[in-house]
Parts: sequence; structure tokens; C-alpha cells
Amino acid sequence: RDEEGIIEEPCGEQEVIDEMCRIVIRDMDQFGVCVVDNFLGYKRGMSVLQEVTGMYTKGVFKDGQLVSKKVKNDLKTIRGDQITWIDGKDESCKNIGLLISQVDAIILRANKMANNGKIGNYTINGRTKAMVACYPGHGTHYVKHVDNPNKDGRCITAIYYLNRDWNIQQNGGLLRIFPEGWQDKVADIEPFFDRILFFWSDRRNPHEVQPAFKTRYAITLWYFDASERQEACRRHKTEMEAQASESNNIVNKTSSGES
Ligand SMILES: COc1ccc2cc(-c3cnc(C(=O)NCC(=O)O)c(O)c3)ccc2c1
Ligand SMILES: [Mn+2]
Repeated sequence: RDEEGIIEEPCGEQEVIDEMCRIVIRDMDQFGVCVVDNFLGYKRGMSVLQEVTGMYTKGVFKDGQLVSKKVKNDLKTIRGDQITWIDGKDESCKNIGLLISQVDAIILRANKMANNGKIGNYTINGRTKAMVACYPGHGTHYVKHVDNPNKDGRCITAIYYLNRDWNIQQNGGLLRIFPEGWQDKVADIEPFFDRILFFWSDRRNPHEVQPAFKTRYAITLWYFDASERQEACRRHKTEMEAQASESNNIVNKTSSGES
């Protein structure tokens, strides 16, 4: 920023990435939420959208979250989002692969640039596959929830939106975040085309997807904090071993005829 506080127009690709990292670090530290528009630009954004709509028409999406709504005493189950997990490596979704590596570049660079090399005191060392989600419209929604309520290792949620000409009043589908400590204020994020959103995945950011009345696409990546993930895997391993030895005891007891 020059003396008037105007962000200098970055020129090369690296300057753009660095400037974006500074914004992500600043907003995540200050708000725990960060929105960046025109992330890929129109052309690359459109090629990602075409790959996603192509997958959707091929029917690779599975019903994701089950949400139910009481309608005149019978449970009308409205399926929430439909999802598919991809790693973006195969030819049929190379543009989604480009999006993933672009988000990786921002997160990993921001991780390095942040003070003492940690963004939000995390050391990011991995992520999930990309979850491509579609809310098929007709009122599908996602109830208020926390992505990572029990320290499973996920620290940053990154959501890239693909919805052109989206009109919140007509189409709904608003993402509402209720950041901890904001009292009664909320962050309302419209799922606009080529917009990317970052937020802390833990209990600091309960959020909901309000009913959508038009097909609504998003691609989500969750980034892992090294130590939290390691601890979660260790805990999971211990739980599995405890269950295995428990079922062993049951088998031994029943085979030896003990009651
Ligand atoms: C174990 O298998 C699964 C399979 C799918 C899962 C999907 C979600 C999920 C979480 N959050 C959101 C969300 O907040 N979207 C905000 C937005 O689109 O603006 C969303 O769409 C989907 C969580 C857990 C899952 C577990
Ligand atoms: Mn969520």
C-alpha cells in the first residue's frame, strides 16, 4: 500500500500471489474469515465450471447430507448437497486440478509469509481431496454446523464458488457464518462465480447454507494442521485398537461358552 493506502497494482504472477497472501493472512488474523473475488479470472473460472457441470450431468455426484423437514407430520426428507471427492489429477478435471494447485500455492505461501512461518499459529502440511458439492435447488440447504468440532486436524476451510448471475433474493443459497466473538453480527457470503472464501474450520465459525432455489455449485478444500492431524490419527488408531481387542474378547468368550 502506498501512502494513500492504495494497494499498488501488482504486475507479475508472483506479485499477485504475494498480495493475495498478505490479504488472506491479514483477514484470517483479524476476522477468521477472508473473501477474495476474481480468484482465477473469467476464462479459467469458466473452464472449472464446465468441468463441474459436465460431472454433474454424468451423474457422478452422490447424495451428501441428509436434512429432513417436518411437513404436516410426515418427515419430508430434503437431500442437502450432493457431493463427489476428486484429486484433480485426471485429464477430465485438469482445470479443477489447476484451481487446487492455485489454492495450495496461496495457503502454503501464506503459511511461509505469516509471522514465525505459521498462519493462525498452524503449520499446514496437507489437505483433503477436493469436495465438489452441488445443492440441486428446490429448497435444499445445510443446517448450522461446525466443519471441525472435535479436532480432526482440519484448520482452514477453502470454498470456491461457481455460480454465475446468482441473485440471493431469488436464488437463496446464502452462506451465513456466525463468527465467535462477533456478538450478534454475522458474515453473509453470496456464492458468486470465481469467489473464494477461507475461514477457520473449528468452533470459531459455525455456519449454515440457506435454502437454495437454483443449482448451486462449490468446491471445498480442507487444510490440515500438522500436530492436530497427527494427534487425531493417533487417537483414531487407539480407538480402533480398543474396539478390535473388545470384539476379540467377545469372540473368545462366546467360543469358550462363557456367558
Ligand atoms: C463423511 O462423508 C461426508 C461427506 C460430505 C460431507 C460434507 C460436508 C459439508 C460441510 N460443510 C458444507 C458447507 O458449509 N458448505 C458451505 C457452502 O457451500 O457455502 C457443505 O456443503 C458440506 C461435511 C461433512 C461431510 C462428510
Ligand atoms: Mn461447512
